[in-house]
Amino acid sequence: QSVWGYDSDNGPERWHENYPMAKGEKQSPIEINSKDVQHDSSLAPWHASYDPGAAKSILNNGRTCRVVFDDTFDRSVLRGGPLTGAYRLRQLHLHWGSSDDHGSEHVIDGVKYAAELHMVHWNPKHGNFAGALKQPDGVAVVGIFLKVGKTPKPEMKRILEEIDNIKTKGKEAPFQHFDPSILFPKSRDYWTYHGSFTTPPCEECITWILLREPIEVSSDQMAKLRSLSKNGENEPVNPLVDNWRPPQPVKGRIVRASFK
Ligand SMILES: COc1ccc(N2C[C@H](O)c3cc(S(N)(=O)=O)sc3S2(=O)=O)cc1
Ligand SMILES: [Zn+2]
Repeated sequence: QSVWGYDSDNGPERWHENYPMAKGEKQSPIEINSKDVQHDSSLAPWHASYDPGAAKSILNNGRTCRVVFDDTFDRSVLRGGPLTGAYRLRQLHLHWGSSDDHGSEHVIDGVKYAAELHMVHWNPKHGNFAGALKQPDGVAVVGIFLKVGKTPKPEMKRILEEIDNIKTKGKEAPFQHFDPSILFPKSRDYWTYHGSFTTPPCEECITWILLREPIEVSSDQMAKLRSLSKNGENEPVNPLVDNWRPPQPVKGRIVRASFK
């Protein structure tokens, strides 16, 4: 029984065989069409207050590059926007393509970005992360689109500088004194809708907060991300690229916008 992944034999079209939620009614990602979006003037602004000291390490798990944070207390939290209460930052990771013209999971008016960064938070009112997974308001993910451009955002450098230390699956390196809010674009405008993890087990416990303004990265920075490998050390090289799930059926869900 092959573990899930993004290849033809274990990719998104087959996840439902072991993870039935993958065929659920509220799956992510989705395609967002501005014409179907509803502006909601009651949507509050969102606020992140992150403690740089909460950053712990960066790792390659063979499916993405992930930075993990100490979430044992309300140390780095996200509040406001569509959320009630403070959600604890647990980890951030990325999805990217094999070339600059695709790689994001959510697609905006037909536009696929080169990559999509996810900041994963969970609601401590449900006791622990495992408990939060079972609740519709258990998890909140902030999604930031990465666009290839001429004036790359210097703040991405810190993550990309670590890539050389986590080239292969299972590699982990210390990653401290890092405040991920430096990655946010200028605008706080966002779309929000209710969905799921974009990977197995695909639980439908996520309030998605997708930032409208992409951040810029250089083509070289994207190449750096693509230099990661799915394979472990001393195994045949298998480039870690195209670790994105395609858009799923919207099934009548409403996507709200904080902006007109
Ligand atoms: C047992 O259930 C679990 C549920 C989730 C997880 N995680 C790993 C997942 O790959 C995953 C995918 C996320 S995404 N692309 O933002 O929708 S967030 C996230 S996770 O770090 O929470 C672990 C166990
Ligand atoms: Zn993700």
